[in-house]
Amino acid sequence: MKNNARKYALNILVDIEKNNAFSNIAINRELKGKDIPNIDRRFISELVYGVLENKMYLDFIISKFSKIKIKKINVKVLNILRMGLYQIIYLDKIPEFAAVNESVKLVKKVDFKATGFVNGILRSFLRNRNSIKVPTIKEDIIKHLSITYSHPEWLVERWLKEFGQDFTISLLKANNETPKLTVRTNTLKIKKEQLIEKLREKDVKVDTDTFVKEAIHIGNLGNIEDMEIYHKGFFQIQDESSMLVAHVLDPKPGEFVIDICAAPGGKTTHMAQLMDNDGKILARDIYKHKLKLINDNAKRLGINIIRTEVFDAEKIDERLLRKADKVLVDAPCSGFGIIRRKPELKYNKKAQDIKAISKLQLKILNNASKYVKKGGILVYSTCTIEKEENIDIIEKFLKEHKEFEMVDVNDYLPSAVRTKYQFLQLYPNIYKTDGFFICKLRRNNR
Ligand SMILES: C[S@@+](CC[C@H](N)C(=O)[O-])C[C@H]1O[C@@H](n2cnc3c(N)ncnc32)[C@H](O)[C@@H]1O
Repeated sequence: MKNNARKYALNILVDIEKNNAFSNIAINRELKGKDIPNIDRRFISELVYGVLENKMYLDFIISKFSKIKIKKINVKVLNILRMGLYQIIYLDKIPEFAAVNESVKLVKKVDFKATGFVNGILRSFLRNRNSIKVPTIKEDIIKHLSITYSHPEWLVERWLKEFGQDFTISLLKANNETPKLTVRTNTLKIKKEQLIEKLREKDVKVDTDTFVKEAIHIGNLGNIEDMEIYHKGFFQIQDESSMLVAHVLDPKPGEFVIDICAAPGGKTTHMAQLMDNDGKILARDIYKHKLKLINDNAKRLGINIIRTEVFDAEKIDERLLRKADKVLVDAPCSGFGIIRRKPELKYNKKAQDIKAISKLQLKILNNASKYVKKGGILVYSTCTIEKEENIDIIEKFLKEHKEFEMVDVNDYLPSAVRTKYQFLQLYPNIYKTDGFFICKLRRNNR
């Protein structure tokens, strides 16, 4: 069965590379509807994320043994090599000869004429692994960190300037760690203790050491589509950092809330839960197909106060001016706070992308602010650690909007994540959560 698993992993990696697909979407696309045992699903996930996390280091090794330049190697063959090396270097449970043999079997099926090439490189590595020398910190700190932790040089350089050496190293390491899987109890349908019991009945490992009260860390979930308790709407998968956003917005039953960038609806449905499914939420996104995800989630979770609508947040909707009690801008961003979950993000972006996206973020925030009524609340959040997309946006916004002021988020946060700042910036290396930014603003009564 495992060799099938390797073939699935290969298809997923090729999809990500060729089509710029997100890892989670590519995995779903490949595995959906297939009868694959959980143990193989875990192995596929381990291979896909392992290769993505360590891609630059693996390519550095391949480049030492290959006469063909990395860019010229067929993408399937390249990913077979990466998977083979990954198993040899990182997976103790796979004997080295098995990693080589299985890679050779796979390449025979996929590109027969490259068999000798793959066999040769993997065996050369086994013979000469001690000869591989990454530049040391003293020789070239940027190259050293870039290759060792597989992050592009521009990003390493940027973070070294922003955060200094020690913090950057711990951040790079944390970005290559496997994140916890966390679910939010849907308190509209079930109490946390009851959900824990139901998860345990299904042999799901449960860890209740969380800082958000409705959160539960879980292990070995398996295929969620097979779980009755998921279909019954007892929980939603969501990282704790993301759960903090709805708590900071603090919506109350009966209020009118607008969620400007809402899909797939993790925060929208959480807000509905905190509102006790009473009031109105207008959930917008620019992509129609993504709104279906919000509707499906809301239905499953037993929520009926959400209305979804396609709307481009770069435009202004005159009908909604000063109408909302609370507005959430969970802005599109570089995603550099969730590299643990989507390692492909670190390879797909450039410094100019951050500049471009920060312009969009400020525009969306400006537009969204117009919907907030007197005394109403505006929350801005992102899943990134880039200052340019976070506090810099808020500072620019507040300069132009004297009618808004910052509200201290600490009053809405669990003690574990309170800081001396009025806004919250989470980092994966500090809190073991996704990197997240949350800032709360209030329109004054003038
Ligand atoms: C960070 S995600 C939102 C995640 C969501 N709030 C949640 O918790 O599940 C940002 C969303 O903004 C949407 N988006 C991007 N550009 C937009 C625009 N101009 N107008 C409206 N939505 C946009 C994206 O499609 C994406 O779904």
